[in-house]
Amino acid sequence: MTGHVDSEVSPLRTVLLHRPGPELARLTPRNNDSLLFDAIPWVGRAQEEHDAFAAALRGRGVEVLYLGQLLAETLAVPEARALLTADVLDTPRLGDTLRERVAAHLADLGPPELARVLMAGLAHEEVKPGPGRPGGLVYQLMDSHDFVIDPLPNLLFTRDSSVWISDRVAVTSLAMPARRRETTLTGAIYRHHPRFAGTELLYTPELEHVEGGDVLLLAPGILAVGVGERTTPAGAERLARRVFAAGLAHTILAVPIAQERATMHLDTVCTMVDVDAVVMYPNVADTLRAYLVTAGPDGAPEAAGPQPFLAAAAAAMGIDRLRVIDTGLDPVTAEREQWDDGNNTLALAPRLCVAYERNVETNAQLERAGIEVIAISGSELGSGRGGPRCMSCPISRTPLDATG
Ligand SMILES: NC(=O)NCCC[C@H](N)C(=O)O
Repeated sequence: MTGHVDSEVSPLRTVLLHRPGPELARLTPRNNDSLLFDAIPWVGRAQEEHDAFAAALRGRGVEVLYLGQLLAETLAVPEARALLTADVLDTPRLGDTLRERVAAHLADLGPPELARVLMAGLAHEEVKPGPGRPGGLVYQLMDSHDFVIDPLPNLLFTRDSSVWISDRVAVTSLAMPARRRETTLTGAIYRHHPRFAGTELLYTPELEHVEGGDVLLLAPGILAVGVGERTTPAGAERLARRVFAAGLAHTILAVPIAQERATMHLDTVCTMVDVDAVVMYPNVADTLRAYLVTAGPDGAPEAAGPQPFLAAAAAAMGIDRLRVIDTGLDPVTAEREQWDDGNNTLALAPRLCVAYERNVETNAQLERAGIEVIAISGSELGSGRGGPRCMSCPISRTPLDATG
């Protein structure tokens, strides 16, 4: 079995991360908004912070896989290389002459260099036309800093571009144009990397929008799916249909969330830290609603509700109540710490999570509630608006009933 994840808090065995690299160096004050960053990160410090995050995971026995390395290995497979190369060339923006020129440039690259270009993009000034290698009109009219291939700085947030549900992986359908190409990379890795041979894809990028940050595995067979800026109602329905057809879950809570940047995914307001506990933004705890989605007689998803999210989740999970640990004590602190991903914890096991150290109040609340917090710094990493959960895609967790 290549991967298996049955809940948010089962002991984490293998995780997919992306060590940020030259794609972050592409961010400027002119493009950071469209590339979904709120500031210009200091790349070297972001890498140090990320290395510390990875070390903290390894220190707890977690196997860390890196997307960049898997991609380079995947590009050694001719079919994957052909597919990913064709994908970046397939844009009307290039025109025929420049397309041929860029194709020749990419053909000269070995797998690690090509992986780097697919992640960091390619700027006009990095494509050198020459005798017999013209750039053409398009090349001449471009600014030297324009991108011939757009960079993918949000690869850092591996949570969103794929999500494992039981032993299948959903390669998601990302909503924002700046992120769409990410899933061509994750899709190629899962299809062609030998490590994932035999893995069945539960979802593919051409389907309705679903992002991994919206998918919470509340317990085996029970999912919560945020519906908002990134995951559409149609995406939630399609995922439900596929999950039911594959027998991976029997209940899905579809949870509408405000279509705002601060709440772009469900995991920005709520993550699980124990089998019966969440850390949650208090400003939404009482207002969040859920539609209960189950399979009708013909297998098609049927929705009932809405009802209060916390009560619906507890009922679906067969527990009296879902304990709620607040982000901060007062509304202003809560708002600040929610913005800085205080709710976005990564559970390594029940009552053990990774969180940004800056969210002092929230982390103290977690500790008071008996949750051990491994605090990491994220001053640079957080500039893309994502915390430890966003930066990690669990591939394998030990099922809770196997842990004794
Ligand atoms: N699950 C998450 O909340 N991921 C964070 C994604 C941040 C990224 N800059 C984005 O806007 O998509």
